[in-house]
Amino acid sequence: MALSGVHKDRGELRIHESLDELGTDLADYIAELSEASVKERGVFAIALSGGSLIGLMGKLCEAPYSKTVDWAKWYIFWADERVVAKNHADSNYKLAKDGFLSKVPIVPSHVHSINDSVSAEEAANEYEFVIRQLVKTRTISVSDISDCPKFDLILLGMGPDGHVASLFPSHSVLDANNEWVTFITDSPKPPPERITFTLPVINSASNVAVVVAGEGKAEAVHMAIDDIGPDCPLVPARMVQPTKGKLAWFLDMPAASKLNSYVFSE
Ligand SMILES: O=C(O)[C@H](O)[C@@H](O)[C@H](O)[C@H](O)COP(=O)(O)O
Repeated sequence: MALSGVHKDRGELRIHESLDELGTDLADYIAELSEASVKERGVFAIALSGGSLIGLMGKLCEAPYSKTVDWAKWYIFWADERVVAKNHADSNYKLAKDGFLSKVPIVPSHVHSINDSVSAEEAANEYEFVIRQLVKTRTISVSDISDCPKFDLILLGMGPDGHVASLFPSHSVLDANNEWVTFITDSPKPPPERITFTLPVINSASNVAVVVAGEGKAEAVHMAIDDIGPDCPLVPARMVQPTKGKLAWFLDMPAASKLNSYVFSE
């Protein structure tokens, strides 16, 4: 790893020389959290996002992880999903299925994708209902300080505008505090209709990892991590602040290139 350390208030930074190295570190990290969670709770509830994240998780499908991870204990969710048919090229479910889920022995009934045959609003409501049932049975843990679900791990990508999941800058979706899952119909990144975990759910997770690669995201990484002062706009990625859980950033060198150099100092 090129650099790693704990930022004073933005979590752990893991900066990598190459995407290959980032992929190995990410696979190690996920495998370790899976092992710890299965040991502690008997299950591992993980939420995925779309985009380049899924490709970067590819090493999990290879040895040693393919053999050592306790896949039967995994429960899969989506931190956000595009409201399109499951076989549509834009579907985050399809992306994860083709690139990851079909390559490891995850139990099909443990894969909780959205209902793709209803409106965005109904899909969000139904998805929240599914999550509520699984919180009742503690397949998904519950926050100690609110009634929010406490996912063992939420994996996020980040856009060049600093969005995470389908929480976009200056969008009213950032204020959705009463729901666990909400919807938007005007996403600036196509397709327009999406469902998304709200900030309270993301910030209730035991672990949140934001996985970001490429120079085009360097400015957003700077805005999300560095001390930028009160006058700068608050990008959604900066609002990812797990209340009790841990935050980790997986970056490549180009994505980290605009971070202040004192980022690791005490
Ligand atoms: O469905 C989506 O669009 C996402 O979940 C979104 O939040 C994504 O993770 C980022 O836009 C980063 O995507 P890239 O890594 O492909 O740039």
